[in-house]
Amino acid sequence: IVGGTDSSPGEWPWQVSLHVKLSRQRHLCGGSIISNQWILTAAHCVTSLANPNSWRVYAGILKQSEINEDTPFFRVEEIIVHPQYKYAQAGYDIALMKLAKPMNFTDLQLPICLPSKEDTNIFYTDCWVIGWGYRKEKGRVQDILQKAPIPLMSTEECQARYRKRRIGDKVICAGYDEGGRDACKGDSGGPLSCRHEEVWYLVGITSWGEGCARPWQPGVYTKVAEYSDWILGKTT
Ligand SMILES: COC(=O)Nc1ccc(-c2nc(CNC(=O)CCc3cc(Cl)ccc3N3C=NNN3)[nH]c2Cl)cc1
Repeated sequence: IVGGTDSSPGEWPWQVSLHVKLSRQRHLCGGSIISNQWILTAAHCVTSLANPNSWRVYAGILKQSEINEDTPFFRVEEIIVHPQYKYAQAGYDIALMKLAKPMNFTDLQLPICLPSKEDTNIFYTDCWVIGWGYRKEKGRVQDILQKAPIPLMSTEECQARYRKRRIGDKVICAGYDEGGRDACKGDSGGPLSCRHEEVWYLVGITSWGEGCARPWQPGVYTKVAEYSDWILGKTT
């Protein structure tokens, strides 16, 4: 996250850190708890490593330094990538991870609400992007989970800023024309969380952008409300 600040314990209990363990282990992406057995993340996170056994899901943590060989994690039983996904900029950047065992909810690990598919016209005014990603384009993964408030942008405004791209209605853009606050490398797969009438909704999944926090280059997020049927069809 560029231009963010440290989160507090339990502030974002739906945020998880997705690690890959091959010879070494490292944080690869963010993800969101949407039920006691399902994590929602970005397809581009998992296509590089489709083998569920390589993944470790860490929930209820604030700092990456809390993670060591004794830290409990959830194993992944199944990974479901959206069938129309090709690459992030073309959309459908959404994937589900089924945990091998259902998690117990605690104050530090809780699900976030999915927006209903009709809600595409709620105008969210209190949205935040969170993650352990870089604070600048040539940076490194951060220890403490970062948060930044980011205003949503209309599809028309977003298309005007990305003239060489096709910005469809299944993505949502968020950012500042002056730049300065944005997601960055290592944040993808994580939530764009918006609070509406005291309830938090998973409005977006961090997907792509032209650089990090550059002026006139907003972040592009998978619009979760457009995938309600797909998510419910796969998880129920
Ligand atoms: C020790 O462990 C490690 O070092 N782990 C580690 C893990 C992951 C990565 C990594 N992840 C990605 C995937 N893309 C993103 O995360 C954000 C994309 C994005 C989304 C929005 Cl909305 C806005 C802007 C951008 N944007 C553009 N340019 N940069 N960011 N790229 C790389 Cl590199 C690097 C290191």
